[in-house]
Amino acid sequence: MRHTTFSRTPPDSPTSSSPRSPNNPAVSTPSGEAIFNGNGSPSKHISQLMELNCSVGKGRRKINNTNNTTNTSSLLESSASMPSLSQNHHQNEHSFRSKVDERVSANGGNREPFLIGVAGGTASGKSTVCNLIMNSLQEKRVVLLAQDSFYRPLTEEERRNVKQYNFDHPDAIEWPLIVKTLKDLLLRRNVKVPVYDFVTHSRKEGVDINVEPGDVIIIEGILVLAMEAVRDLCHMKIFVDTDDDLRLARRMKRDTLERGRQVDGVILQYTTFVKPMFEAYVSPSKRNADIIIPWAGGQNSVAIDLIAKHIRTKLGQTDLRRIYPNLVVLPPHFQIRGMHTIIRDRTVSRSDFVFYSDRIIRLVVEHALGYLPFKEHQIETPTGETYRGVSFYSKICGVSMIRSGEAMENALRACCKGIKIGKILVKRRDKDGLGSDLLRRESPPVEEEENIDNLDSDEDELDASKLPDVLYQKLPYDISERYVLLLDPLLATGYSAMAAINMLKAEGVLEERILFVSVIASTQGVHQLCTKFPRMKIITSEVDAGLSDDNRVLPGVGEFGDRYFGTEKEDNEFMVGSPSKF
Ligand SMILES: Nc1ncnc2c1ncn2[C@@H]1O[C@H](COP(=O)(O)OP(=O)(O)O)[C@@H](O)[C@H]1O
Ligand SMILES: Nc1ccn([C@@H]2O[C@H](COP(=O)(O)O)[C@@H](O)[C@H]2O)c(=O)n1
Repeated sequence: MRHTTFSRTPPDSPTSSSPRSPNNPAVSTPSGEAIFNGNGSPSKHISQLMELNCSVGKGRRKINNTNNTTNTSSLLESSASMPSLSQNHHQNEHSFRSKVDERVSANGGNREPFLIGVAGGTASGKSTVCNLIMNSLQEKRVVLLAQDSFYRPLTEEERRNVKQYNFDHPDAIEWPLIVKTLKDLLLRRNVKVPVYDFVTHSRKEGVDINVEPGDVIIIEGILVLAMEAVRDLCHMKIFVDTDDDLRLARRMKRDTLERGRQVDGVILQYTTFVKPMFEAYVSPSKRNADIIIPWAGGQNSVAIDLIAKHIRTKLGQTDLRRIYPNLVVLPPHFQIRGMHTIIRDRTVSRSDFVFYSDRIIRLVVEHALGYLPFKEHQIETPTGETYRGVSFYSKICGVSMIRSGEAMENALRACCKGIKIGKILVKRRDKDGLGSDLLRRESPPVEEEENIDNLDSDEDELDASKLPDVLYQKLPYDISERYVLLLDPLLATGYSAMAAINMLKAEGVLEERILFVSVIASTQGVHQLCTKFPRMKIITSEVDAGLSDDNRVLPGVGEFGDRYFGTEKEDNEFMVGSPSKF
């Protein structure tokens, strides 16, 4: 596809009134044909935009590196030859983020759009990847921008010597305009995007495209991860990685078939500019990516699926946190996602399960400790100087929910030397009131995370007598004076946790002094606890969409305690292989 700026609106969203606003729910193929995602008529706007952006002139091929040498140092940061953007960049970035926060709260919590930067060499498959991501996010409004739309118009002289023009050098692009456009979209403002004419090497006058903001914004282009100013705005950075020979072959095919270019010209441009610039700028920017997608053979649908899920989770979790200020979810980095991928895998060995669970637990426990009150505490350093620091303000203790909560005790001990840890055993009941390994209780159906606004707490008002019984407790004698980290790796229905919290409160612990710490929390459990105990905090590493009929967290991790302590049954459906090996 030749670069196109367009957006896709979910079927129920209002469409733009602008004749140029491409808001039809259409997507485009890599070859630039508009295709349609099942709900009817072809998108005229998309086709129109394709036409505007796809026309590439014939004469512009051979160019050498006599131009494009100014100003780059102020724009780039990627290798030794690329100093950082500017002294003020980080300050500007900070004040921009504050503006976004203000804007988000002024919008009644309407979250900041999710910005993805997609880089990779020429013809690596960036546009193809972007289209696949757009396709996977059918229900979201997605805006796709291309770096190519922001090519700087050539001067008369540059136009006369166009064969010597280096289109792969950063100076060929008007980066300040890209940054402004992205910032405006992040602030949910409409933007105008230039239409680049590949024939005249200039912008088409008076035909800028009006683009409305979206839930997800994608910017793709060879240099987007090489540019610090763009990169720093991105919530997710993707590098499409394709073998050089394959890229040359794809570019050759594309440029000769779609851009009317000659084979010799393509090769000359490639060897003179494209390849050296790739090595200088594009390839080094790979190290800035959160995710690298190998794009040589086939369409790597696993990667696309992972990315789409991650975006959905990110947007969904933001929603939950917006509703419940007492919910804290660890920042959804790929590192956390990667560790969850391991522990949630039913085939993982027990040693890996324990290793990666321990790492996640350590992270959530550390994070939870950050929510304890601190008081000012000055000390003297070995240099004789004063360090104005802090120390814990109040006594703390842990309480683990027997038995899986015990898997979290080591991490707490590792963080807080000598910490007292109490225990609570809650008897789980099945839905008929009979004893069972699992708490089973009818619960309202759980919607997708995006629809959690629909959950109505009154509908599910819980009768305290239905809570499971606390069978055993052993708590520090002075627990009422302490902050309590209540440890349970899985929050499912929330009823066991509620029984434990009620018990702690009955022992005199103030609700605002309880921090419920888990590895995974279900939306349902979050809803229950956050509603019933609004002054308590929940700290978790991921929120899962729901519960099965028998109240297992979905997609979940199975029976955490059994997997951690190696006590799963032979035929346990959540574990295959031979755990006894470990
Ligand atoms: N996985 C793939 N297998 C084969 N051809 C592909 C694949 N991905 C992309 N292409 C083709 O390679 C060319 C370049 O892809 P495109 O997505 O436009 O790359 P970019 O946006 O990085 O320049 C297009 O002709 C496209 O059809
Ligand atoms: N007038 C132009 C502008 C750009 N190019 C080439 O496009 C490449 C970037 O686009 P991809 O889709 O391939 O990433 C870049 O390598 C430029 O050489 C051009 O040929 N003419």
